[in-house]
Amino acid sequence: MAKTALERKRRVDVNRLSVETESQALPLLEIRSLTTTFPGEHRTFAAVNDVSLTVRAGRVTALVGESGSGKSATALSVMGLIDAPGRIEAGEIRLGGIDLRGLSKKSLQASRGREMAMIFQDPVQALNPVIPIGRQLTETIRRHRSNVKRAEARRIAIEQLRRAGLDDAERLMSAYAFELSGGMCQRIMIALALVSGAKLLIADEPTTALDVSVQAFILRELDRVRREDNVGILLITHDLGVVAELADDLYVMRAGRIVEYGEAAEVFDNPRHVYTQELLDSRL
Ligand SMILES: Nc1ncnc2c1ncn2[C@@H]1O[C@H](COP(=O)(O)OP(=O)(O)OP(=O)(O)O)[C@@H](O)[C@H]1O
Ligand code: NI
Repeated sequence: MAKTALERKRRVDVNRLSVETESQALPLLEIRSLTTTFPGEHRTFAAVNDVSLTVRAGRVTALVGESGSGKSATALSVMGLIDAPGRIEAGEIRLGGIDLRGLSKKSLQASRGREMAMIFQDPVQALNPVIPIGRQLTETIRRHRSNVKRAEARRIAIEQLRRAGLDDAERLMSAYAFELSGGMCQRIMIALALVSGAKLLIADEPTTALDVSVQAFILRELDRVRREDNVGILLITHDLGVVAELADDLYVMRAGRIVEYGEAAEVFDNPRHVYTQELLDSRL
């Protein structure tokens, strides 16, 4: 696994010589000293504690760490989806240079649709219960590409559902989320995120609870949008095989803090923090 990552790194180093990839390396998402708290029984508890993290365009940044370390809370903070009484207490979250914390609720919502999309651990959160699947897809496609006609958007939507392993795509277009299984909702959510045209994609355990062929599809698609659309991806995962395969950069989180970060290949080959070594050894 480490070898694959190392080979990737070499390829990336060679690419850096070209001007094109120079622009890919621009910081897309910059999190600085983010602290997000939830009220505890005795005192507030910092699920995210002074976290700084950068996601670059055209690169996959993996965030790993044991269960409860604050990975999802970090992602939800970026998306503006921390619900009260939880709150962002301090820090900056910049997307394309714009401070998301300074945006109104409305602007943040618009940005969530257009510039950043998230594949959730729990697909039920992502799909609108009162709008048919097909309309959610076609509206997302047309919001992103204004010159696409309705029929063309429908064609793209059906194709994307098929690619996500949903054979009965035509029928699914008129279905509602509650009529479908969790696994189907998960695949639809991924299709939705991939057609959104977002520059930042946050994928929180995108392949958990899916069968192997769909897992492979998702990883291929993440790799494709990274390469072809220059999308920056924040990938939260327990699967170190996936990290070795896909990640350019790697952050290791523990108890709300980043304990180690660097180029993925480097961290794999030379983990500095004892917790990272344990994580690599245990293949959590
Ligand atoms: N809405 C909430 N209210 C109270 N505590 C919360 C809430 N959401 C998360 N937490 C707490 O914050 C901490 C971090 O949770 P988080 O979901 O970010 O972990 P994680 O790293 O994503 O774990 P996993 O790998 O299991 O998904 C945990 O201790 C969790 O119990
Ligand atoms: Ni999580």
